[in-house]
Amino acid sequence: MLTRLVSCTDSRYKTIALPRKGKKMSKRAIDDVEAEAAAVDRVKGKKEKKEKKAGRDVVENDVKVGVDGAMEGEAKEKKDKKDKKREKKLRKAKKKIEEAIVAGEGVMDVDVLDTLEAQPQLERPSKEERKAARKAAKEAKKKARKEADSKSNRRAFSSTPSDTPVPPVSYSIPSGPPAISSGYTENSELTSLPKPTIDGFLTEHAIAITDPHNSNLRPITSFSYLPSNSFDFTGFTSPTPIQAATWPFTLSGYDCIGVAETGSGKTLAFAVPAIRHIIALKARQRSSKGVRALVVSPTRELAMQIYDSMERYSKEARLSTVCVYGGVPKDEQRSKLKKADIVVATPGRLNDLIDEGSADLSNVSYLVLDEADRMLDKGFEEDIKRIIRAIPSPTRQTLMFTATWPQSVRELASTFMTSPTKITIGDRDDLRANVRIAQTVEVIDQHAKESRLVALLKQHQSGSQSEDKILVFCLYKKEAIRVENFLRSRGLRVAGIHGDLSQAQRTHALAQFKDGKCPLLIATDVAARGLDIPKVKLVINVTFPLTIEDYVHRIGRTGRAGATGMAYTFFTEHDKPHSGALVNVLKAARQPVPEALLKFGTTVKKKEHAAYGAFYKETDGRGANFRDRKQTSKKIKFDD
Ligand SMILES: Nc1ncnc2c1ncn2[C@@H]1O[C@H](COP(=O)(O)OP(=O)(O)OP(=O)(O)O)[C@@H](O)[C@H]1O
Repeated sequence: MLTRLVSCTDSRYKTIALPRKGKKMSKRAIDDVEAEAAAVDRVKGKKEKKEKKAGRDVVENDVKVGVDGAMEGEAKEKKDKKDKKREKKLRKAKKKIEEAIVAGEGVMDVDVLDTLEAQPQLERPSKEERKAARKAAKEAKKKARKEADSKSNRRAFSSTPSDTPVPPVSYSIPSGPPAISSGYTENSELTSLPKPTIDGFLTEHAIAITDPHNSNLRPITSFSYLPSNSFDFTGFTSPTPIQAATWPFTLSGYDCIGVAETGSGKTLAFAVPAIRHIIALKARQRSSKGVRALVVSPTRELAMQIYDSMERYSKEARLSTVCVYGGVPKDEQRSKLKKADIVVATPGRLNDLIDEGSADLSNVSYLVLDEADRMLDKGFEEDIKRIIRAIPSPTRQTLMFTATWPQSVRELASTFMTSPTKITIGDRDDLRANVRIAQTVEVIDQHAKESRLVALLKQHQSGSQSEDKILVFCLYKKEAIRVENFLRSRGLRVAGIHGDLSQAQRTHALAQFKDGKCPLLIATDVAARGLDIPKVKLVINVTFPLTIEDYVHRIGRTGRAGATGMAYTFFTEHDKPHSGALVNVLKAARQPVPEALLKFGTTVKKKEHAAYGAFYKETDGRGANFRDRKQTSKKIKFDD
């Protein structure tokens, strides 16, 4: 029996039986085969027409959108038209939501959701996905109402994991266009500034704004341009570039990716709009209870630090904030969660509390992933997906902030966001370290590390410098313990922070270092990201980290908020695979590149996301391209 391949509606091929060579086929059989083939072709024709119309023809898209996203001629014109149309629809939808909220409806109606689903053609979910999303939104709304009704009659969040199913909203379906704006209107003084002044600010700080909404929002270059400025910014003269550039977009309710150097004020960049977001919600909604904003951070210490900043500003606005992190008892966190407006959390503990029913994220409409690239890499990816599944709001505003934004996580990030505005300070598409940090790389023998470390400490922490803070990074916990004990045995005042210590010991060590009671801290990468420790003079990398991004974050513990800093890095034969990337980082920051380092080679291995591989296609946040998915090895996850 031979077969004839006939293209079928689902783009695969269907086989139709044909007789063997030489054997005659009855007229009826031939007619049947032809009829079936014609029917299949007809359906296929219709399908192709439909797909073309919907702009979902993958091949066509590949032609239209080149590898670098460039479009030409007619195709571009068409796309621009489509984009404009979409923008109009999105604006309309947004207005509708705001009207709904003002009217006290709180949760969007399904017909509004329909309008919201006017996604750009390339990202538009399939009919089934839209149906599922509508159903999920309906269910979530129903559930939220039920919960609200019964809340007063029962102990809050006391249910067990089995009776609190995760809301059925898929994280992979974009949650809809701009979320709830906190009513941002540009300050008239800012609007009246001459355009060259604004352009000058953008150029001076190398600010790049990729705005799919073409909203032409001006950076908030002065605190006085913030809408009804109720924050106390004592001690700061003006917003930092990342704050100035992101605020107009985040206050307008857009999803946003903010990439700026270490120590550049990213925390306040997301904290201020978070508070304004909740204030606006409370002003508009009758029922204003429940967690509205969630900030997720990779480490406990960073979560606590973000909490401190958030609390300072949220207190002024009479909002309640809770910090949820592992290594400490849950009771206090559980009870604070009941009345919290803002939650700052590490993923593991937050998921525990979601599972046991103590953390209810059903009202969250403002989500921040701080250190976003870390949160999206393999170690945390699943945790983040679980958290996002617990946030059913179709109007979720999602923000991602980081100093390093490797290609390998951009694809995944786009699946959690809707047409995000991307703002970078400095040319950060390539990895960049803070240029005010003097970096010295010493290629040395593994066995020479300890004596060289002692020599460096003597050089930088003796006499009048004896109280200067030095942060020493090791790669492994055991190594950190060994180095700490070794230095203590040499009579040095030293503290340690790593995952083998209790949370109380970790907190104590960090506090001692911050206060200057103990000027030398030996750490693993638990202290690499985000920690804002005043006046760290020097960072020493005894062992190179696992990734070049971690290197940039580690040295970023010095030279913060406009200050200068210093970093020494020991580089051995074992670290050879990082030489190319390190050379690039040194060159980009105009730092000396030792000959010995160049000898290890200058090629840079393309980084891969453990699930998405290296060959993904970067998108602008309109949807994922999973065609080149590839499995690779797991990355080590540091304890939080
Ligand atoms: N507008 C401002 N003017 C001056 N200093 C500021 C301003 N905003 C924030 N800071 C200070 O800058 C320091 C660094 O801020 P922050 O910790 O938010 O940096 P970051 O960009 O998040 O750093 P990292 O990338 O390491 O996480 C903090 O001490 C903070 O108080």
